[in-house]
Amino acid sequence: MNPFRFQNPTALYYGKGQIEEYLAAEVTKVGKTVLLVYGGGSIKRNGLYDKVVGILKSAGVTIHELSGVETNPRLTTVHKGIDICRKEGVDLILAVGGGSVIDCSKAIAMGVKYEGDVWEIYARKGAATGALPLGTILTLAATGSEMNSGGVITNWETKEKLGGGSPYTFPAFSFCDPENTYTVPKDQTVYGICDMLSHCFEHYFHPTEHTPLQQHLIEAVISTIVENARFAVDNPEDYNARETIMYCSTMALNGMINMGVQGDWACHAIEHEISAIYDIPHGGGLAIVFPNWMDHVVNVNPQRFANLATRVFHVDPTGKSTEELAGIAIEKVREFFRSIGAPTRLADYDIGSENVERMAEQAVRFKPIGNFTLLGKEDVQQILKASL
Ligand SMILES: NC(=O)c1ccc[n+]([C@@H]2O[C@H](COP(=O)([O-])OP(=O)(O)OC[C@H]3O[C@@H](n4cnc5c(N)ncnc54)[C@H](O)[C@@H]3O)[C@@H](O)[C@H]2O)c1
Repeated sequence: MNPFRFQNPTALYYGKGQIEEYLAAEVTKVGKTVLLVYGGGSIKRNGLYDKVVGILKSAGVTIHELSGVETNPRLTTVHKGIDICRKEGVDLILAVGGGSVIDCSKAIAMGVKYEGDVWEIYARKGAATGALPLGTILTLAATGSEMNSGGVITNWETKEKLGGGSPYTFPAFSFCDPENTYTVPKDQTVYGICDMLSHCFEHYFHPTEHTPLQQHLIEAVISTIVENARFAVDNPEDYNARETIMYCSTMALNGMINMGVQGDWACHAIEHEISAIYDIPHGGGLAIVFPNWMDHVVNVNPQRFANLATRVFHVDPTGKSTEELAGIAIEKVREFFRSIGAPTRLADYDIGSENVERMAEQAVRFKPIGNFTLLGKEDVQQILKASL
């Protein structure tokens, strides 16, 4: 494995009753002026907004609000949040929502402390110089943003969707109560599952040797997602399924299962180009791209795919070559995405070939992408064409 240093400072509160018991103390430890960030209002409909505001007010906290954060959060909304924080002297940002709300809040937190435009950090033209403290209340299991330092912002003017982050943007605390995900609609539940599974795949496919524990840990998360996903999709109020899926999403991207390996991340780079133009759900795009990426790179290390077939999908290897098992693994992945109702083709979003070249060019504009194997523009084009 590669040498590594692991540090994750986020205090994680999981399960029922934690918000009621510990939120006020976590917030007031930092300060008394809060920017409450949320999305389109689902937290008002399901009662979470009233609960959180009630707790904060009882603790004497002054609340400012930034609502309407978009899915695929936009730079313009980040700018609004930065302005409020500076004007009102905000001590802490409290993000209540899914990955979009949390990512937007991370960008605001960095932007408040940055002298230039925060976009420079995402465009690799500047580095974060600090961040306001950030806490989260997660309402959708998907991104792992509640326990990592990354975030993805869309600049709608330039049609760029870029990931960025810094050691400053780990949430100080995150509350994950599975009951807060009961109202997540079926399609968003599916997209979230696709996203967390994709994070596992990104970690799983890497060129580093001698990483048996990492491989088994990642396989454990993949297996758990595959075994439990349909229960959360079919019955939104199945507490055990929601809890398991939520825990999988956190573990898939909090750095714990991939220490000492550098994952691939080409599919994420490709998907960002698709949603930068078409604004499709991130998880939906990943479900479409991943199996086609797998077809494209399988020969780099067929054994890795064969392991997926036997260890995760329990395929009997008797009489089958490594290459056959690898092919079966990819079909099993396709089958799984199909079984939970995920999209399978870009045509499902009415996306044709019109921007394939542009997306491929953009995906590799900084450098070739991937780490399992490197992809250039031509490779990305082939994967996108196979995804149409
Ligand atoms: N920071 C990271 O590590 C990371 C990783 C992967 C993806 N991302 C980014 O995160 C964003 C996607 O985040 P997401 O998948 O969590 O979805 P999201 O935050 O965009 O939410 C999707 C939809 O679900 C709704 N919703 C959320 N919680 C709800 C609830 N409890 N009840 C009803 N509706 C609810 C939202 O209002 C929204 O309409 C994308 O921009 C993606 O690129 C970030």
